[in-house]
Amino acid sequence: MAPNITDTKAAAVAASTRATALAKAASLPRRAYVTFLAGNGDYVKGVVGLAKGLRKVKSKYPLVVAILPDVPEDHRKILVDQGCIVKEIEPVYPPENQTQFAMAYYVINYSKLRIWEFVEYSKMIYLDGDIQVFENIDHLFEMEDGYFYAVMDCFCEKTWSHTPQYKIGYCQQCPDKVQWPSQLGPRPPLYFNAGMFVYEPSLPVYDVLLRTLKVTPPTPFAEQDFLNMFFRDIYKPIPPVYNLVMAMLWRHPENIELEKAKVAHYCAAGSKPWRFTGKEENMDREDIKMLVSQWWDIYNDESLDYKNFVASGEAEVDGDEETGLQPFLAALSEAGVVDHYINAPSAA
Ligand SMILES: O=c1ccn([C@@H]2O[C@H](COP(=O)(O)OP(=O)(O)O)[C@@H](O)[C@H]2O)c(=O)[nH]1
Ligand SMILES: OC[C@H]1O[C@H](O[C@@H]2[C@@H](O)[C@H](O)[C@@H](O)[C@H](O)[C@@H]2O)[C@H](O)[C@@H](O)[C@H]1O
Ligand SMILES: [Mn+2]
Repeated sequence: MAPNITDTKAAAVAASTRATALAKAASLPRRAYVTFLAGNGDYVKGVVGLAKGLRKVKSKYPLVVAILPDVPEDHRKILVDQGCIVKEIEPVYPPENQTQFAMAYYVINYSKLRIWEFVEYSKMIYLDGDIQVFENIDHLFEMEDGYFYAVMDCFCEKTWSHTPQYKIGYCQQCPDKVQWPSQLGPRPPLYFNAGMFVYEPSLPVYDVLLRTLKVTPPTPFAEQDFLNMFFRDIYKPIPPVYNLVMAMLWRHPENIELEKAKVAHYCAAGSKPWRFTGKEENMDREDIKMLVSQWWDIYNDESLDYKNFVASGEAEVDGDEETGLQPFLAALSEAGVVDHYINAPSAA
């Protein structure tokens, strides 16, 4: 029996709708948050907390987790079950037998550089696994392309004791407190904390990054020093509310409005919430204990678990971006299913 006009018309409309959706999806500025996970230790808790925090603030974009091969299968499953897009990367090592110049703990962080290879995304916001997002920061994706956005770091902690600025008590957070002596040459350029930054993945940049690394001796803060050198000319500081480096609370309280902080970075020694004892220096502070407690409130909130969040209908899909469905779509597209599914002629 010849299909009637109505069936043919409906099929044509459905096919063109799907084609439009696919074209729209393909043309959408692909954006995502990205973090980095190495080892089989407890940093996976940090990443789960981050995934739940981004959901709590109703971010429109998924969280990609760049994992090293040593991340165990059960941790990978935890991340997928939390709606993360898990991508395995190969480690990046600085030049052979020179790693003693970087603080051993940080050498693994050179592997973060692999995220420049994620060119299926046009723009990404990198967040350390020891970061929590307390207010929506999706608007940072709208910032002008072509720059590297990050928050300025502080040089006052003991971890900086190897540097001339620490030795003379200079910090970029209060540049007039101690004048930079001309005999030390030009004042150091603005220096960012590499626990959070807005960047654009790019294969050409990725290629130059890795080639440059091969001829760059490691330094104490490893990839953070390297990124500061590499992006020095396009680095644009953004306000500290986007990356509250914990030490700022006691080193430069005059530069901080804690109640306005949108992003907290638990980078001070002893401040990692999932292993917090409160015994290390400054960890008995009320503001630190409050921030740690806020991290645990999110981590323990079962309504923010991916399965419950989607089931509750919270993961709405709006005109421009799928929220919550992107990980599903991304997984399907990686499996080559979405294209088939959307392109397949309608059975109707
Ligand atoms: O054993 C480790 C050490 C580091 N990281 C990742 O590397 C980031 C940078 O390390 P960390 O945050 O400890 O450095 P800090 O900001 O405290 O200097 C972490 O946030 C994690 O995302 C990890 O996954 N496992
Ligand atoms: O590998 C170097 C790391 O350097 C940075 O951490 C430092 C920095 O914040 C110092 O200013 C603090 O004094 C220190 O405690 C803290 O570890 C980044 O947060 C981290 O992601 C990573 O790039
Ligand atoms: Mn960190």
